Amino acid sequence: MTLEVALRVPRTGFDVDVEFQVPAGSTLAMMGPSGSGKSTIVHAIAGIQKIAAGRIELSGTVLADAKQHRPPHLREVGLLGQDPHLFPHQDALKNIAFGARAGGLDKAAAKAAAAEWIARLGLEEIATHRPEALSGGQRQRIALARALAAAPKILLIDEPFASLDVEAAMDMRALVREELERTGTSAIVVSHSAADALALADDLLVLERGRIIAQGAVQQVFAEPANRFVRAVAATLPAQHPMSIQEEQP
Ligand SMILES: Nc1ncnc2c1ncn2[C@@H]1O[C@H](COP(=O)(O)OP(=O)(O)OP(=O)(O)O)[C@@H](O)[C@H]1O
Repeated sequence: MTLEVALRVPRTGFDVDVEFQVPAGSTLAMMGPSGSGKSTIVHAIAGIQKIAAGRIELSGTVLADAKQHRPPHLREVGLLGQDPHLFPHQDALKNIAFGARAGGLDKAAAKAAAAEWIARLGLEEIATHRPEALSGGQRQRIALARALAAAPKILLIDEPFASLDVEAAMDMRALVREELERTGTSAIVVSHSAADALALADDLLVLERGRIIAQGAVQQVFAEPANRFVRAVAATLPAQHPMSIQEEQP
């Protein structure tokens, strides 16, 4: 289930030009200043952005190269963004069942799978509620279940915790980690938070103006910051964290 990415996408002022792999079952965190190309890469893997050159391959299947562009729904790639984009007129259970149907289950099996997800996430009380009646954290949980119910080979997670309060974000991070491990799903997590990278990812890739400027095991990248951006991100870790970098006292 390894994801192999080599791509070039022209943007205004520079090209996003990167090459990296996500080994089966592992999670890669992607960081970089605003506008450095993170969403461009995630969208290219999901199939909502065409690439000008390169090749994206998942478990030996070519998803895109300069000539082919496999449509998003045939890629077995899941996407979980900051906005959960749940279907507003469907209740929580039906939203999850939609994911299971997309993953190939028939109607009855999808309904049963959705009920299982609801039970596992402890959301029985809100199973028949529509998204408008749910909290931000509950919506994110339903969106996670809907994405994973489709059994994607890789889940692309784009800043899903940014709109949650600190406690809800912490709970959601723990749940994402648990469910990725349980289902053996690979993932890419785009985040501005060092805490997300350390909690969720094995490896970290740092971008600047479309290029990779640092890449390696998360702890290693933070321990030897390649530039001011990485140093600043590492400095956001709580002081008691073993990877924390403290400002030198004058
Ligand atoms: N459709 C487009 N055509 C050309 N350039 C674009 C397009 N969309 C975005 N860009 C530019 O491409 C660059 C990369 O944008 P991208 O959204 O991938 O960055 P990002 O790292 O995800 O940023 P953020 O953290 O703010 O979401 C930016 O300079 C942006 O202005």
